Amino acid sequence: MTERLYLFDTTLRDGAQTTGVDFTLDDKLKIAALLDDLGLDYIEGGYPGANPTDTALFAEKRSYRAGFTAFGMTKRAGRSAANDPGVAALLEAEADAICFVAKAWDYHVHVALGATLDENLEGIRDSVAAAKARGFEVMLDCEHFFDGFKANPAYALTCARTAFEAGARWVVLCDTNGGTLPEEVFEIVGEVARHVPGDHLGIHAHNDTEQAVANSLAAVRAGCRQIQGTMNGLGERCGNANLASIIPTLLLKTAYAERFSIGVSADRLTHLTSASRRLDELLNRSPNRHAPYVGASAFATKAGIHASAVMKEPETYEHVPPASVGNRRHVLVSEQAGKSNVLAELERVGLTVAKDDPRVARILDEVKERESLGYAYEGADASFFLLAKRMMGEVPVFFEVERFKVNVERRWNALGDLVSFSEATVKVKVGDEELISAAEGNGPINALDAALRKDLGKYQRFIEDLELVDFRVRILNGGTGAVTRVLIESKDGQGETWTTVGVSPNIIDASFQALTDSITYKLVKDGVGI
Ligand SMILES: CC(=O)SCCNC(=O)CCNC(=O)[C@H](O)C(C)(C)COP(=O)(O)OP(=O)(O)OC[C@H]1O[C@@H](n2cnc3c(N)ncnc32)[C@H](O)[C@@H]1OP(=O)(O)O
Ligand SMILES: CC(=O)C(=O)O
Repeated sequence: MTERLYLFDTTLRDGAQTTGVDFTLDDKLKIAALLDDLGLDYIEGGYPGANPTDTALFAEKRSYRAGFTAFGMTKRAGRSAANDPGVAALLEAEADAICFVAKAWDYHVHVALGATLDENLEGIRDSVAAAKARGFEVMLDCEHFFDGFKANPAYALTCARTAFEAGARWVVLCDTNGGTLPEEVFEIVGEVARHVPGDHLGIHAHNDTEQAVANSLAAVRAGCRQIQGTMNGLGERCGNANLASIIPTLLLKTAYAERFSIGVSADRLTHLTSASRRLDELLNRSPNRHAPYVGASAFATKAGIHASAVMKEPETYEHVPPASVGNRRHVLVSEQAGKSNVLAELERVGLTVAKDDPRVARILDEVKERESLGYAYEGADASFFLLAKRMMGEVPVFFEVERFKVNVERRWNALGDLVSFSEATVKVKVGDEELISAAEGNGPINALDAALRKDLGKYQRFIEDLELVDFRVRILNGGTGAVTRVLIESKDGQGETWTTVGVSPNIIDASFQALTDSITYKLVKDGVGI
C-alpha cells in the first residue's frame, strides 16, 4: 500500500518572481493547461489583488482538474480579516483553494511586520478561519520556517499549529532564504511532524544551495506529504525545487515509487520533456541542455567508450529510459568520439553503414580534423549529415557560389538619424546558368541570406518555405588567431528544423558556409534531384 504525495505547482506565482520572467494572462492560461495535463494536484495561479494580470486570472471561474489556488498575505495587524482588503481580494477569488503566507520567524515578525508575536498568530488564525468559512481549501505557507525554527522553535511550531488548528488543510514549511541543508530539513520536519500530522505538512524549498530538490525529498522522508515546486526550477533568486526533476524521481526511483503514489501517471510522465520545453518557449528562454531528465544532453553520450557500450545496451550509461520522460537518447559525434559514436549518429540521421566499412573511420577522422579547426557537430546535425553523405559521394552539387560581396554602410538619412544599411550580391552557378542576385537586409548576414535565397534557378521553388530562425556566433581561441563559429538554425513549411555550422576567421564567411549548408540540406532531405 503506497501513501499519496501531493504536488503543488507554484510556477505561476513564485515562478513569476524569477528575474526576467513576466507572464501575460494568456501565458498563465497556457501554462496552467500544461501543468493540468501533467496531473499536478494544485496549481497556484498568482496573487489576486496584487496586479491586474492576477486579478483578471481569478476574476473568472477556471476549470482545472487540479485545485486552482490563489495566494496572498494573512491579514495585517490592527484590523479584522473581514476588513482587510488583501484578504478580501482572496476571498472574492474564483479559486478552489487559498494559500496564505505568514511569518514563522519571530525576528521577521518584529522587523518586517513591526507586529507583536501574538498579532501575527491572530493574523494566521483569523485569515485561515475566514477562508475556511467561505468554503475554500486552505493552506498556510510558513515563511522562513526553518530559519525561524532554528532561532525560536517554540514560536515557529506555534505558527504551524495555529494554522492547523484553525482548519488549514496544509501547513507548508518554507525554506524561504534557501540556505537550509537536507539533514537539517529532515531533522526539523521530523520534529514538526510530532505536532502537526505529516499528511497535513508541505515543503516549499528554495534553491540557494542547489539543494531544493534534495531538501524536498528529505522533507518527504521525514513526513511531509505535499511538495511545492516549479517547472524548470523557476522562482525567486536561484529558484524553487524543480518539479521536472522531482516528478520523475518520485515515479522512477524505487525508494520513492514503492512507498508513494502521485497524481502524475507513467503515461503523463512521457509529456514532461515537452511541457518543460514549451514553458521555455513561452517565456522565450533557451532550454537548459543539461537539465536532469528533460535537457537535450540528459541522455547524450559523447565519449567513444560510453557510446560503444550504449550501442550494445543503452542501460549501461542511462539511469532511466529516456522515453519514460519523453526525452531521447543522443550519441554525439565530436573529437571525444569513436566509431560507435559515428555509427550511432549515422543511424540517427538515417544512414546505415556497416561498422567495418572503411568510410566510417574516414568520417570519424574528418570530424576530428574539422573539430580541431573549430567546427562542432554536436549541435549541428544537418552539417554532420551532409559531411557524411558527401564523403559517401551522395550529395549532388546543386549550385556553386562563384563570388559574393557584402556592403555595410552607416550614414545620416534625410530625417537626420544615423542608420546602417547592408547590401549583398551573390553570383551562383546552377548547372550552366549563372545567376546574380542582390538584396538588402537589417544586417550583413540577413542581406547575404536574402540574396542567396533570391534566385537559385530551378531549385528556387524548393527553398521558398525555408526560413532562418536562429543565428549563434562564438569566437574561438581569442586574440589575433581567433576563428568564428556560426550556428544557424533553419526551419521549413513542414515544421522541420535543422542546424548547420560554418567556421572561418571571418564571421561573414563562416555564416555563408552555414547558410549554403542549410540550403543544400533542405534540397537533400526533400529528395530534390539534379
Ligand atoms: C516569500 C514569498 O515569496 S512571499 C510572496 C511575495 N510576493 C510578492 O510580494 C509579489 C506580489 N506583491 C505585491 O504586488 C505587493 O507587495 C503587494 C500588493 C502584495 C503589497 O504591496 P504594498 O501594500 O505596497 O506593500 P509592500 O509590498 O511595500 O510591503 C509589504 C507589506 O506587507 C506586509 N506583510 C508582509 N508579509 C505579511 C504577512 N504575511 N501578513 C501580513 N502582512 C504582511 C509588510 O509588513 C509590508 O507592510 P508595510 O507596507 O505596512 O510595511
Ligand atoms: C511562500 C514562499 O514563496 C516562500 O516562503 O519562499
